[in-house]
Amino acid sequence: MTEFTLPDMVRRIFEAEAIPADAQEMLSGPQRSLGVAVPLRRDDGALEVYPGWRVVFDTTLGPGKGGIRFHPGTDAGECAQLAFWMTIKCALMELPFGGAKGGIRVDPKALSPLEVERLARSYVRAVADVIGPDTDIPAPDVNTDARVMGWMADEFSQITRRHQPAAITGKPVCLGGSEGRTAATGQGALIALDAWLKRQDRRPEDTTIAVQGFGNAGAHFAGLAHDAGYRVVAVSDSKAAIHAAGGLDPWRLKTFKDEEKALSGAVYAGQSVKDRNGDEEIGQDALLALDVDVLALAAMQDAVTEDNAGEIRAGLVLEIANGPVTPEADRRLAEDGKVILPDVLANAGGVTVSHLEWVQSRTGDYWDADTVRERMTRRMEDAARRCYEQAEAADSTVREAAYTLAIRRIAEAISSRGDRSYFCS
Ligand SMILES: NC(=O)C1=CN([C@@H]2O[C@H](COP(=O)(O)OP(=O)(O)OC[C@H]3O[C@@H](n4cnc5c(N)ncnc54)[C@H](O)[C@@H]3O)[C@@H](O)[C@H]2O)C=CC1
Ligand SMILES: O=C(O)CCC(=O)C(=O)O
Repeated sequence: MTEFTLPDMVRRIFEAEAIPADAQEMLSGPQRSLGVAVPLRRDDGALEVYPGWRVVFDTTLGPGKGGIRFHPGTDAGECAQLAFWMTIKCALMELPFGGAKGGIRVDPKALSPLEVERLARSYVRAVADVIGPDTDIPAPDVNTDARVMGWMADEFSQITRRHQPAAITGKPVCLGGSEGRTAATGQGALIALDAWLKRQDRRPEDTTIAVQGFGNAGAHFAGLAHDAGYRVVAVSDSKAAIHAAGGLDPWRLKTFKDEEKALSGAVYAGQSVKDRNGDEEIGQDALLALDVDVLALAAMQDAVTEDNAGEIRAGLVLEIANGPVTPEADRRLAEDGKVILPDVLANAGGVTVSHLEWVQSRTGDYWDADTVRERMTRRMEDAARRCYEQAEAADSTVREAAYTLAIRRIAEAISSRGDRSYFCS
């Protein structure tokens, strides 16, 4: 099992910022880690029980907030790590939320759609006592989407015998979800990238991008980047990578992937040789080493490690996934002069629109797509500016800058709460 350990960088920030001992102690580990057994009745009648977790790292700034993933590699330590990153992300974005994350160790691709629905409902029954609009608010993450959130929100309403749309975000719009949540993570990443490049006087038209991970976050990022004039030259999923030096059409590939559930084969699907625009399948590791301006990592954690950091040729790494660069690789990339736009900023568009959804669900006042996009863009641009200015002022990496801003905010709130020798939720 992966154990949660506070990153060395955070300890350095504690020291440099003279963070009070109380705050250091409160942030040293998760506030609550709930392990649950999640029973599933399979279609053939057999009963299987999967391990699941919901971890709340810190609730100083508000209720826990963070996604739920269904993945064979998930465990308590991973959920704690992800909940810590959510704590930093929500503080950096100045949202009224703490950080949480949950998951089930399962391969959902081996389940039928009805089994996935029963599993999602079973998970909610297992964690129902600890989630809610004012305590801990789940959302989508790897292998979960609006449809899964709809089932979860329905199950929670049935258990509590109340309509409680604010208990879960990322729901379908018809169930009180927000316009724009599905594309929000990719869109937010593009805003963070645009803001960085503008400061360097660089233009989208002169910028090439490779995207590892063509799921919800990565595919929307690739499509929106393409629309904004960037040249997206490669994308990959867990089975295949596709490359075209002249530029891909990410929306075409997304349509293919939505229909076929895989990228593999997209190069040849219904296209004449002439229309293929040079598209070719390449090895997934080769994508990471492409000579591009921006490498966007939108799959899983630990994609770039000490072992392959030396092969990265992109000058800028955009962390759309959570934790895709290990701390050792982070150091190596910085030594090589690469810039990393860190996950806690680059993928914060998702939780930012989740916050807007929570506000809408609580008030019953629903906004159109333009209103949501404007509010999210303003918050993302503001956070990006604060991070980039702090990095410049302190001559630090953008990650250190983001963590510094977040930790200052949480520490101030911990102090302001006064003597608190207990955790409230
Ligand atoms: N969905 C959301 O709103 C948010 C997601 N994230 C993070 O973004 C990352 C991706 O999440 P989603 O897009 O939601 O998940 P998803 O399940 O929709 O997509 C993940 C994609 O990564 C691909 N993948 C897995 N291993 C790979 C590998 N070794 N090489 C290339 N591709 C690989 C999968 O095939 C899939 O296409 C995760 O780290 C997640 O925590 C972060 C913030 C919000
Ligand atoms: O939308 C949310 O509440 C959280 C999304 C998430 O899990 C993340 O940002 O990693």
